[in-house]
Amino acid sequence: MSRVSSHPNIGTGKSGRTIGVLGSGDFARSLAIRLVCSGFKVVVGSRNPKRKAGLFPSAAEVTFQAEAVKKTDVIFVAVFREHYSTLCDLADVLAGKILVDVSNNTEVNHHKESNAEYLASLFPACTVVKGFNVVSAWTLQSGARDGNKQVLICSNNQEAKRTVAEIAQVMGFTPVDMGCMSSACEIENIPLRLLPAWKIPILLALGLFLCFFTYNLIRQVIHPYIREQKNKLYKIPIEVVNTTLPCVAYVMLSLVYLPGVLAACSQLYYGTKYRRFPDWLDQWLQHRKQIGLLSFFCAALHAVYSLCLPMRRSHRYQLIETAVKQVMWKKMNIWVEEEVWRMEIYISVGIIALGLLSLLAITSLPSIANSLNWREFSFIQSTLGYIALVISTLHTLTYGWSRAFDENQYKFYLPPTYTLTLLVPCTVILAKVIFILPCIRQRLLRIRRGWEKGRYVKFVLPSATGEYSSGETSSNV
Ligand SMILES: Cc1cc2nc3c(=O)[nH]c(=O)nc-3n(C[C@H](O)[C@H](O)[C@H](O)COP(=O)(O)OP(=O)(O)OC[C@H]3O[C@@H](n4cnc5c(N)ncnc54)[C@H](O)[C@@H]3O)c2cc1C
Ligand SMILES: NC(=O)C1=CN([C@@H]2O[C@H](COP(=O)(O)OP(=O)(O)OC[C@H]3O[C@@H](n4cnc5c(N)ncnc54)[C@H](OP(=O)(O)O)[C@@H]3O)[C@@H](O)[C@H]2O)C=CC1
Ligand code: HEM
Ligand SMILES: [Cu+2]
Ligand SMILES: [Fe+3]
Repeated sequence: MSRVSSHPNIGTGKSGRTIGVLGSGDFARSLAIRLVCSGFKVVVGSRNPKRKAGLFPSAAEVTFQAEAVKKTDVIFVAVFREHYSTLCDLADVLAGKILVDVSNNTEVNHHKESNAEYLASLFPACTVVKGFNVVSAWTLQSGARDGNKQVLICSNNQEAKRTVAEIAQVMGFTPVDMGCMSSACEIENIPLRLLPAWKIPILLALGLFLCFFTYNLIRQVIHPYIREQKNKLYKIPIEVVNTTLPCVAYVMLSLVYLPGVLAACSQLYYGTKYRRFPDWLDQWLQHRKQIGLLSFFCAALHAVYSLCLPMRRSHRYQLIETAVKQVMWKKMNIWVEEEVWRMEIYISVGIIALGLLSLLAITSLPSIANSLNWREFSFIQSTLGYIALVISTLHTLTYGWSRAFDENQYKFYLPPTYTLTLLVPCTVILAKVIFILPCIRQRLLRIRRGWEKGRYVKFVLPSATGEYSSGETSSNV
């Protein structure tokens, strides 16, 4: 391999080690290539070495399983769990060696015990280490530059774990110690998880989307059909979606800041910060990032949809129709100053809100978040986030204007959609304004520094017996 010579670990001493690989599949091949590139000697054990040798780099030795195992102390078992039992013939030659279990499952908790624990039970004379299953064959081959850099490792034997961690490090990965063998199950489930932190926020977004979509469909499509027999189905792909998306974005944005308000209310009410929040509030606080990013996603789509509103054919027909009517009715001046200003303002304000949200989204990238200190991060996330919420509210209010008071806007007695979205955001903003009032603010700040209602912080001198008198008092300072 051409990269061998440029590898920094060549000649460090560790690299002279011989590593065994059982199996000759995709994973075994990528692993062998990576090991060779990192300066290790590699022996591959296959049931059919003659046929498989051509698939491996020439620096790797491909031989029979038993031959390969004899030449090394560390063996990667790149074979599926189902075939572990076929390796039992090798038990004698494997005795005393380190077996690295790299296997994955196809389903979460498919088997009672983890694959690694199963392997350990088949080879009681070996030391089993779980690891490398979280990197794909592809990542191995392209090196640690692309894809996941972390390799999670666990074992009951510290020595063996350290050996495997060192190998991972020389290969360019970051080993992460996950403790003893009982973690294997958890490690094996990691590659099977699908966006765990996103599940609830995505369901929330879909739920809101569905509710608002149905509401808008009734108002914009079903109402004209029932009342006037007019077919307005063409509105579904853009107009209905573009009334739904901004509502989802706006409500989700307020749901990012609502749990902070509830947390503060709870702290004020109980007069302490040492009381645990209920589980649902804890969960909610932890999902704010994902909820916020989904809100940003919907808002960005809304902006693009809004930009295409005037480029549609239906819009052009409507323009011409209005122009013709104008000519027929000999009406010259249709300019309404108020309408002009309303639109100029709500579009401009919408753009600013989206700009601020983009800033929040950018700072949530780990590399950027890491380059900010705590104060900078919380200024952008908390202060600018609230400003974005206020500006989005202005956008929605200037867009809605007096429509809420116009009888013609009520379809089947259903008010315009924007009025429904205002409730939560306005409550959040109002609560925040109250929390900024000096007296409340002082109290919150005190509570967050550890002050507790009804508990006096007394500094008690040691009594004559040499013990501190306890009781109702506590010292949290
Ligand atoms: C586009 C976008 C991207 C976002 N990206 C991120 C991101 O990368 N990371 C992120 O964290 N948020 C992110 N958010 C969510 C949000 O901006 C932040 O969580 C923000 O700091 C919330 O501000 P806050 O003032 O409401 O809450 P906070 O400043 O967190 O404080 C609110 C109250 O809750 C209490 N509190 C907060 N968390 C806890 C807790 N875990 N346990 C106990 N008490 C608690 C505080 O003491 C305080 O009383 C993002 C939002 C958007 C819209
Ligand atoms: N592919 C990937 O990206 C990843 C794979 N893994 C894990 O690595 C292991 C191997 O996966 P992968 O390389 O993709 O699978 P493959 O099917 O490509 O390779 C499996 C290899 O096992 C060997 N083997 C040994 N005994 C048997 C037997 N009795 N029956 C069939 N084959 C046997 C075969 O080699 P021979 O014929 O030479 O003996 C075969 O090449 C699995 O446990 C998998 O979960 C983990 C992370 C990622
Ligand atoms: C570049 C940025 C933006 C532009 C150009 C824009 C444009 C528009 C337009 C044209 C409308 C009217 C849609 C219609 O006629 O049906 C609208 C409505 C709305 N916008 Fe925006 N917007 C932007 C950003 C945002 C942001 C960031 C939010 C909130 C997070 C938001 C929330 C809303 C809401 C709630 C409505 C009312 C929807 C309704 O009930 O019909 N917008 N916006
Ligand atoms: Cu388990
Ligand atoms: Fe199975």
